[in-house]
Amino acid sequence: GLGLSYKKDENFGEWYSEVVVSGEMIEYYDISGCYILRPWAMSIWEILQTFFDAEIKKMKIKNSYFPLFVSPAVLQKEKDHVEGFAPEVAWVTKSGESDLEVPIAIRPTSETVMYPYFSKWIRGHRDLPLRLNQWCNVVRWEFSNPTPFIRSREFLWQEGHTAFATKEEADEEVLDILELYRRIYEEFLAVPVSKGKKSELEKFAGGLYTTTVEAFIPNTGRGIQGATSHCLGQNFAKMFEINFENEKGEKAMVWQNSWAYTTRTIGVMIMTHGDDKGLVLPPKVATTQVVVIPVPYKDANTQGIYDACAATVKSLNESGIRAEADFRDNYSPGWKYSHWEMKGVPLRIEIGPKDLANNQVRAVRRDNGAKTDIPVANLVEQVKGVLDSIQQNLFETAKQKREACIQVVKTWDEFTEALNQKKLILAPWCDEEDVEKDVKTRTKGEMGAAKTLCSPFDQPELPEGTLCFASGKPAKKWTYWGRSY
Ligand SMILES: O=C1CCCN[C@@H]1CCCn1cnc2cc(F)c(F)cc2c1=O
Ligand SMILES: [Mg+2]
Repeated sequence: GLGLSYKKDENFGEWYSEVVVSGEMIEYYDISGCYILRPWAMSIWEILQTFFDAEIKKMKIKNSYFPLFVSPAVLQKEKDHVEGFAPEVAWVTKSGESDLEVPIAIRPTSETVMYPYFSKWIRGHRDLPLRLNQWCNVVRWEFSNPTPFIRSREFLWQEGHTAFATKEEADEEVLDILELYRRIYEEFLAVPVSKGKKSELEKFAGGLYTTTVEAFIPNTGRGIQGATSHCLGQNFAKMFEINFENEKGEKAMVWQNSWAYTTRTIGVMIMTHGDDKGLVLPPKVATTQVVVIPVPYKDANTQGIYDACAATVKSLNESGIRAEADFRDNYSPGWKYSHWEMKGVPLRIEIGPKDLANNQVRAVRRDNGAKTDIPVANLVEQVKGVLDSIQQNLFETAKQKREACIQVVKTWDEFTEALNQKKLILAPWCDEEDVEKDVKTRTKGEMGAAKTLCSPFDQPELPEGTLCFASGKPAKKWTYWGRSY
């Protein structure tokens, strides 16, 4: 088919909307903010799910499934965390022709669904830790501009909900899960992220503290929350009376966490690696890692070429590489090259008469276009090597791009200048909430206000006497600021 009509560096928004469709990941749907996830996207979700599910099972976390529907009384139980979100809650009000007695909410998240049962199931310290996860969809009827994968009214996620006897256990799990989220981004999606803590203003209001992995999109100069791991403290335990009899026979409230990553991960990967020829998939998450294309020439041993393609696919698949051949005879090799480049397949193998005669294949990398001739004899390990090198190159390139966007600022003028230059800003901050609110007010505009993204765990040196860029008060910590999704 034809190439993209928008260029990534010229019309990022249009480029993104087009590439997710041309790459056959998304089909637009007749209800705004809802998207069809086609197999090319779903298989990426499944690869991430397979990794994460195995990892949480090693941590003795068990999968469960709770109902989609939430009764209003229960949803509104946790006042301060829901009131801000009320406009996003979708409600079922009818069945058939008749109105429901009481409208029923569709889960936007499952704290209020689960925690009445946590209260029922947790009696003594032997019932702890209780650690559940569910893979499901959630609905949030947002009105800000919907974007496939990044912001949709329904999305897939996993949500973990755990309860412990002590804060120490909860604190430890928060970071264990955050490390898994870092691995999802950096080891699978080849997307660099910063681990850090959300400010009091940006954290989950119902919790004690929120940790996050923050990504950054250079093209728009916007930060994006990649995944989140909250310590809820005992707030929900108090509300839902989740108590237990500790070893001293005293009644104590549990300490809880909740954590999630979503299909947003796929959008961040596309935005990071995609180019003007289409998607670019990191091999670790590529549905098809190698596509093998026959290049017959007149009648020169066409069957031999086809057999060589089939044999190549077979030996790659037998070694655990996801390979497939494109034997369709109604498309030219050239058409197939563009098609599989659009779909972001990391490595293409071409086999023509010359390759056949020399007992080799021609490998072409999607990330940098490099072509190498590989002798059939050591096909598998050379292909494995190239795929690893593509994975590494995508990550390093993204890391360098992101680092080039980071601007350290010390004053307000430097801050606003960096913001206008679409930078990811690292600034010393007094850690006072009204200063953070003031920055939001002062930077309001049609591009959206600047906000804190996170305070990185990996804090640079903060010299004595360093002042907050916004208030001039003594700075307490380095914090990432920027516009965000
Ligand atoms: O972010 C997570 C991890 C997984 C479990 N939930 C937490 C906090 C979710 C925060 N949140 C986020 N969005 C919401 C939208 C709503 F419409 C609503 F009623 C409630 C919420 C809401 O509580
Ligand atoms: Mg939201």
